[in-house]
Amino acid sequence: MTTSPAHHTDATTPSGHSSPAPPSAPAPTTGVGTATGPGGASGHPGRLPLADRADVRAWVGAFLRGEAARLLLTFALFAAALVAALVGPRLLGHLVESVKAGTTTGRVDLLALAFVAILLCHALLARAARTRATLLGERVLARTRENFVRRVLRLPLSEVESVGTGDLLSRATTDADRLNESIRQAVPRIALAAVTLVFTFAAILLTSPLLALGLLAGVPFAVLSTWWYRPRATRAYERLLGQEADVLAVTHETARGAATVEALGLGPRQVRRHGAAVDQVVRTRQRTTWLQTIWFPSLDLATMVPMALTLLIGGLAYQRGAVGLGALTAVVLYVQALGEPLNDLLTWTDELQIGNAALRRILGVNRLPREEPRPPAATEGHAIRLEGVGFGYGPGREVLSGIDLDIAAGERLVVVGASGAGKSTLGKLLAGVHYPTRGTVRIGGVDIADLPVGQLRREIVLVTQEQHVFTGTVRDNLTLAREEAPPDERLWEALDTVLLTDWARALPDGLDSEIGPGAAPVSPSAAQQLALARLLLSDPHALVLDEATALLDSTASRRVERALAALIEGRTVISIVHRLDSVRDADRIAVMDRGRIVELGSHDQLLAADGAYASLWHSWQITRPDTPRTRPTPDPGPTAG
Ligand SMILES: Nc1ncnc2c1ncn2[C@@H]1O[C@H](COP(=O)(O)OP(=O)(O)OP(=O)(O)O)[C@@H](O)[C@H]1O
Repeated sequence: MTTSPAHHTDATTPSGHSSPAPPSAPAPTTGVGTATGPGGASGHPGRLPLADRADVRAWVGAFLRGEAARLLLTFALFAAALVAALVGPRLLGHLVESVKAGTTTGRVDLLALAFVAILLCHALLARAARTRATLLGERVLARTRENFVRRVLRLPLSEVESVGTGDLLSRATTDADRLNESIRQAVPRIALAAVTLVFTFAAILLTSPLLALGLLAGVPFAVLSTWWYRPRATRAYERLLGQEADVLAVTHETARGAATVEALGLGPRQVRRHGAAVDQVVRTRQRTTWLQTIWFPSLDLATMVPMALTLLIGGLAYQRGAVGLGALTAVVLYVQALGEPLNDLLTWTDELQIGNAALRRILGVNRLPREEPRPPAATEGHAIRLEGVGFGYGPGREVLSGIDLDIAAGERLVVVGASGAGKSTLGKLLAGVHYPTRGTVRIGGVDIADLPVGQLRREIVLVTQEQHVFTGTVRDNLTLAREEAPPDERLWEALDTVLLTDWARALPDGLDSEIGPGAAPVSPSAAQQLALARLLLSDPHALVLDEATALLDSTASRRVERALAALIEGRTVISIVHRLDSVRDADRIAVMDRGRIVELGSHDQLLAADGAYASLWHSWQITRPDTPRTRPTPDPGPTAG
């Protein structure tokens, strides 16, 4: 995979400080959606990188620095709640001592009242502390999510294509949820449990240093088992999250490419792939459960043994008069109180490990190159020139080689060739989705790798058969590609050109009607037409049409083709086609075979040459449908479907 020289990696922190680069749009292919077809890039699933420990440490450091005041306040509230909780047993101890010594009922009442007041105090402080911790967690998480989305939007499209969307999706959804769980729940619970344990131990130490000794017996069990468990669990959890991403990737790919899956009968294959991905998850889950079956009992021993020892020592010491009944009562209550925080510590430390693995995945996108803003370049005209272009999706195998091609401004070029010949790849190189591994693609004399994204998008846009309706109003959907919103008349004009006026007028609020997922549904052809209207408004000089109507039924595709015919007026058009029924209208036809352009010329010239094109043409004459479609002229546009 290649990336532009203007790409580099950055770091994002939970405080929202990322490297100072203005957000730039992704690669210029969004005219009618991205170029990843069903089973395309995701058919070669890759994984995004993981952040390393240093990245996670930097993130945690930035979190601690950025939220120091809020953190301190939260911990102070937790500590105050704890002190209140620890005073309770001491008061009960006093009560027992006083009753034994024969105190007045007034004093017993007073102590009981103080006990209730302390309990109330504890409840209020604990509630305030938890609320603070939750708010803090939500703040950090919201910023981390925002940074993630901002960062992903600045990935070169070729990167997104090469990993597929499953891995990205799972990082943005399931991994973010896991991190959320960790920050909101695990961090405060662990902090609370750890502080409770320290305070309780200190209280036991203050009450009776002798009885505190017994508790130390648990330390070796806890340290040894955790030392064994941690690295194994970390690895297993990282594997688990990656495998869960694979499951999501297959699900996503199947849902996105549902039409292709159905058309080609790929259902059983997708079910098998999904099953295999789920099996991996199950196996890793079994592994993590097995690790827990060793760790948890060891930790139970680490808590039970010292508790039993303390009670034993306590009983003996009381018999010998080394501790009083009050101190023994308090210590028994303290030891009992150790159970819950210890349990919390175990469970939530494990949850924190999952959060850590999720964080490494979320921060991993920072390791990828990003689109850097480039200075505007002075182009001369809009001619396109490919010189010695070669390209491979991975090392070792070139899918395009030795391509030299000049496309004049305003020319209509049709690209034909067998499946896998490299037509779509050529289209992506022309539109700057990928950069050539060898040679150059120039527009107006400037290498497209040197053109800023905005400028490149005004020069050339790739139009594929996929389209996307963004959740929002019709106006939002039309003006996405524009920095300044054009006046309403321009929007209506564009809708008129793509034959969508009636559709838009039928919506309840015209241009302000909400459409897209969850709002008014948009048919595939209307979505395509809407995308074409967006393109009209962004007004690029050249269009690469890659089978733009292939997935639509014939009535819908005719409407889209008419809209396309209006769109291509006055622009340079490179059409990638399978059906040859309108190729003769093109200025020139390029025939591709195994990554090369083997013939180039007008329909008549190529027929006269009697080569690859002539035989394609003759076989098309035999196999084409009896009733060729009516189409507006001139329209060398996508004719498939
Ligand atoms: N994302 C990708 N990763 C790896 N290889 C790819 C990718 N996309 C395409 N290829 C390979 O590159 C070669 C050219 O594919 P391309 O899609 O450009 O051909 P095409 O002529 O457009 O085919 P079709 O008419 O079937 O769409 C094929 O061998 C294909 O398997």
